[in-house]
Amino acid sequence: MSDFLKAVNLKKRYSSKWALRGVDLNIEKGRIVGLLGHNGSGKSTLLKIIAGLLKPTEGEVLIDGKRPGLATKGIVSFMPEGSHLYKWMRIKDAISFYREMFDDFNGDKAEDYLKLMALNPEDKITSLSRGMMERLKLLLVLSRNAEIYLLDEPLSGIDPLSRDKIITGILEGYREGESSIIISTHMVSEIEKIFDEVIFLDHGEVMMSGNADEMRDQRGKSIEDIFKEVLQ
Ligand SMILES: Nc1ncnc2c1ncn2[C@@H]1O[C@H](COP(=O)(O)OP(=O)(O)OP(=O)(O)O)[C@@H](O)[C@H]1O
Repeated sequence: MSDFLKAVNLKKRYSSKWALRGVDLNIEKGRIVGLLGHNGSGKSTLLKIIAGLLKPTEGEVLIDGKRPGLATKGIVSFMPEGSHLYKWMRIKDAISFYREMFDDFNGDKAEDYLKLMALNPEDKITSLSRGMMERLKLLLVLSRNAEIYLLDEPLSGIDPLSRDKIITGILEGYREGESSIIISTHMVSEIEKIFDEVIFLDHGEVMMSGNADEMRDQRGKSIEDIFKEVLQ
């Protein structure tokens, strides 16, 4: 299968600081990829470049042969870290907002996610707990029929109940063979079972990458233990 997402010698500098120092990536369609690294390793920067929100300083990203930007807006669905929703909204307003914004937004999928994520459309955004907020963000992003989903730290600060709902939600939203998902996290043990591939990022460089099952077999360890070993 050919690479759907490709990054070649990707570098990003913020004033004098290099956040990415030459990242190469090859991701096929239909894979769930764990982008693993400690705080500040460059995960968000990499996802924002793929989403077309940041320009690389050097190198390039190609998604289905296209550079990130307007041409890929309908292919890429990005869930940023933190909140990006207006405070005046109720959950139903956020859903309408996404429906207006994205042609590929699937209202039926959003209805299913409301139930799965145990969210009430009448609830105000400002009344949501952190876990509920993350579940709403996931609902919005996964309700699009995109070809690549970028989830930045979806498990950060989430209690075990919400965590399970989020992992189930990711698996439900994943269209096998048709879409890819990249999930950045440093909470590896909770989610490693769903990864097909993993990429270990450290100080803006890929320290190791490959098929998750092969890595476990070769090293006789969980991805979490390999993470601890590789990214001391
Ligand atoms: N807008 C910015 N201006 C200056 N430096 C930045 C900016 N954004 C990120 N950085 C720096 O770039 C490096 C990579 O940051 P990035 O947010 O990509 O890492 P991360 O792995 O996503 O971290 P976290 O897990 O904490 O979200 C860090 O050293 C960070 O301080």
